[in-house]
Amino acid sequence: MPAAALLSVRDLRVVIDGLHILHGVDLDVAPTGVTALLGRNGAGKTTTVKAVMGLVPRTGSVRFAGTELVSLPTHLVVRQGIGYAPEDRGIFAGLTVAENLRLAERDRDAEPAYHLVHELFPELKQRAGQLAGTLSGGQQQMVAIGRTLLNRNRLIIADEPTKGLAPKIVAEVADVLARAAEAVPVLLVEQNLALVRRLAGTCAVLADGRTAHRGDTAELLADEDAARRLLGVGGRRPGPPAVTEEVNP
Ligand SMILES: Nc1ncnc2c1ncn2[C@@H]1O[C@H](COP(=O)(O)OP(=O)(O)OP(=O)(O)O)[C@@H](O)[C@H]1O
Repeated sequence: MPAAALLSVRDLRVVIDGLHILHGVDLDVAPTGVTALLGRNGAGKTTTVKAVMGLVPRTGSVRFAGTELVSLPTHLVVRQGIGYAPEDRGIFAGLTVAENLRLAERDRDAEPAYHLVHELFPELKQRAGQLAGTLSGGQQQMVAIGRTLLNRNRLIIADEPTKGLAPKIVAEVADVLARAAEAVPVLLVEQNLALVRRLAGTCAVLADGRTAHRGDTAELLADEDAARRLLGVGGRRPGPPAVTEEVNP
């Protein structure tokens, strides 16, 4: 039997300006490793993670480690121990790397885990004094993920961390996510299926604001019909990953 989910989302609904954007999302995030949230462009992935974080009005149930979050404001969701690396990375371009990290320090009663951040991302130590706006996309992503590791988070949510990055950098970010997931479970929104295949044991697939599929990632990606129907791509048998393989819009 699979271990109890760390985060359990049920019948999550979001209405913005009268528009029904989510109509019933169900999602379980495993207590270890990486869980992927998949779907074509516009399926509702970013809205789902924003709803979990309390950044958009939502109804339904969002249970995290036994606590119901659905009526909590964002700062209290964050205090439950959820670190969020948003799609736009949320970096302060005019501040240095060190200042960006310092701003993320949250816990008053625990030392920020700079040793972990610097062990995973030695570059952030070397570039501590560099303005974040002058970092490469991959380095900015390291700052975004590094910030989530600084506090004693129990879950990291990363929204399309490899978007817009060159294949070599995608591979680096994938390594970083794999290492981060050894310390803290990760909910990963991602379009790069090679990366998803490598990292995520389980997944949920959204379509038109609803959950269309939940289950084992390798099984889904090996099932050509299901992968085509849900993600718009041909499934592939296990083999060397094609780094550029992406979900079709
Ligand atoms: N604030 C908003 N106002 C109106 N429509 C919105 C708003 N936010 C999202 N939407 C719409 O809701 C749908 C889901 O958007 P969302 O960003 O969650 O999709 P996504 O799966 O993350 O897409 P992508 O892979 O392209 O990032 C889209 O059609 C989007 O245009």
